[in-house]
Amino acid sequence: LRQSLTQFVPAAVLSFQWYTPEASLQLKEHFHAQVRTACQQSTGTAGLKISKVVVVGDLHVGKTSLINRFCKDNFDRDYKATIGVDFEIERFEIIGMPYNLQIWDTAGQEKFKCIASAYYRGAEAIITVFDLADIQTLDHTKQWLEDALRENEPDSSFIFLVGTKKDLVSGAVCERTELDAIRFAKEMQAEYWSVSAKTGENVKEFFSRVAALAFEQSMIKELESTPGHRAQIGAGNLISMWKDNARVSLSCC
Ligand SMILES: Nc1nc2c(ncn2[C@@H]2O[C@H](COP(=O)(O)OP(=O)(O)OP(=O)(O)O)[C@@H](O)[C@H]2O)c(=O)[nH]1
Ligand SMILES: [Mg+2]
Repeated sequence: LRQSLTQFVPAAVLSFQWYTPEASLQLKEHFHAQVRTACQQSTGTAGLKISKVVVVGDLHVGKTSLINRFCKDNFDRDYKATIGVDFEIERFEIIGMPYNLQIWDTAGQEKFKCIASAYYRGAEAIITVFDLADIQTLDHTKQWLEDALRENEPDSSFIFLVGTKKDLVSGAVCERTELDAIRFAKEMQAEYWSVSAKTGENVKEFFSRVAALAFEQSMIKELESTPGHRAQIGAGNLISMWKDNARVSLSCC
């Protein structure tokens, strides 16, 4: 296993951004008021939050490339199959709070499936990936999701369906495939995105969305488990906090 602590993502996450309203499970634009207030009122540096994300899908669909584009901002044309699993940690700042995503990259090859599936547990987000230029890989996403869900508590993970290699398909083909993909996403209760690891299109935006949703959910869970915190709720101010560059943490929660 390789772990890399990469550079701070410059684009701090201030709000939610979806790919298309038709394919989004939630359309809210800002963090829950309780979360904003909790972030604003926290002080200190302890208690960094980390969420686990697992990426699954057929071999060769571009899982590793997607992660490498995001975490290392590079792209390799040559295919090197992932052996078992691998992971990266990416750091975010979300409404002023430091936040990490631990992104697990799994192998699509059948022979590694039992190794990879041992890492599905405790995923706050499950990303099921298919290749926009190979429609068969979309058909297999339901099975990948089912396998990942089996290892997790019901309703404990955000689910994403991601079409990769957008640069390889023409606009018309992409649109047609996306109609199918959005239908699949609805059935899977997933949010749909399309990306290109080669050009970088939508890659940062997608992972920022994953981070924002996972961050808010983990904050809400934490607030719910500490009822005393509710007494402190007041008016939050998301933007001014960011402008002041206030560094806060979750230590109070
Ligand atoms: N043109 C183009 N090629 C891509 C893109 N993403 C991945 N590829 C290529 O597709 C091939 C497979 O990519 P990987 O990222 O290794 O696929 P994977 O899903 O990790 O495969 P396994 O590890 O075997 O499960 C490589 O040759 C990549 O260069 C993309 O967005 N555009
Ligand atoms: Mg791989």
